[in-house]
Amino acid sequence: MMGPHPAVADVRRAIRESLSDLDEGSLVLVACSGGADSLALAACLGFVAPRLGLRAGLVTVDHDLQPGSRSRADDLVRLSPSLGLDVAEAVTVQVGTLGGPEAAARIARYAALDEVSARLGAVVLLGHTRDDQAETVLLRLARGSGARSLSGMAEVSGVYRRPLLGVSRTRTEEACAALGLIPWHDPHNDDPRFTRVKVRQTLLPLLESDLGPGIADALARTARLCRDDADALDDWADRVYAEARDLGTGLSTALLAELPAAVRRRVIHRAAVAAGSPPSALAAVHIEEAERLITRWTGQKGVDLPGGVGVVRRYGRLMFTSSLS
Ligand SMILES: Nc1ncnc2c1ncn2[C@@H]1O[C@H](COP(=O)(O)OP(=O)(O)OP(=O)(O)O)[C@@H](O)[C@H]1O
Repeated sequence: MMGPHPAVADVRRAIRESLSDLDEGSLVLVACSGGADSLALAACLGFVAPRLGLRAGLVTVDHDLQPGSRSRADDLVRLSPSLGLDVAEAVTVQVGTLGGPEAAARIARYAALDEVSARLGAVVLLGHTRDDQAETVLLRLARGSGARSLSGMAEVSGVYRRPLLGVSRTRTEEACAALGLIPWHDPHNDDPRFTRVKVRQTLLPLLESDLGPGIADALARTARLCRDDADALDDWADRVYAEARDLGTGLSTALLAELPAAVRRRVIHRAAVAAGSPPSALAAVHIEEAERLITRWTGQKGVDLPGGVGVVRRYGRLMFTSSLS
């Protein structure tokens, strides 16, 4: 008997590896846009899940922004039984305007996926590929990021899993073709006004031809290595912070001065968040400014951080104050 097409075999293997820790009978849903990545994921999950004793389905979110989006969602729901999926939901969401249309659509989409996952007690699979990971790493590199940020998208994050981070986008297109599935082509993916599209269409091909093939693979590997480094440094900082906190208010400047810079900045970050700085607003420049109270101390006055948090150095301690409490 002929085996599956190699691209189909790759996607199935990636799913098996990603789900091997789940209990029998668990429900796994693919967040499916109809694009090649998540369609290949859905079809291959339908094959793999029963063999792992898992239940499988898909959920598709209609952002109601383009004509025909609801019927595309309905088509996916109709298709799902033939893919071996027992559960299928199409959710239409209201997209706000906060942060621009793309960001607003993403916020609405994840809110809908969170809700379905919580209601059905399901793990949710996302179709991000190795190429998405490579693009993410390049974009973050260009912004001047640390190891955590360069570690890109996580394979597991709460109820979400990304089984395809080691599989190329081309591979998912080949898998769809081999299975006779016609993916939906998102016009946004070709719109050169988006920086990510420029990275995809211009920068990565240029790097690929000038630096040699395998750049996407190399960037995805960088992400994995950075993740391990960031995890180790975070663990270290957690331990230092837990001990330093027990000593009373503020952090000892002598202790902070002795720490390696990577750990010191993480400890300051933890203290700032504990004092009320929102992590999303707290940038590397803020932490570096606070760090200068240790490394470049000339008796300067305090530093203001987002969320109304102030940092001052007093009597051998770095004190974090909140103007809100
Ligand atoms: N309309 C949708 N319905 C369900 N899932 C979706 C939808 N759009 C995207 N997804 C899921 O999200 C994954 C990533 O999609 P895409 O690359 O288009 O997202 P993005 O706009 O870059 O945002 P992010 O990567 O932060 O999710 C897809 O592979 C799919 O699993």
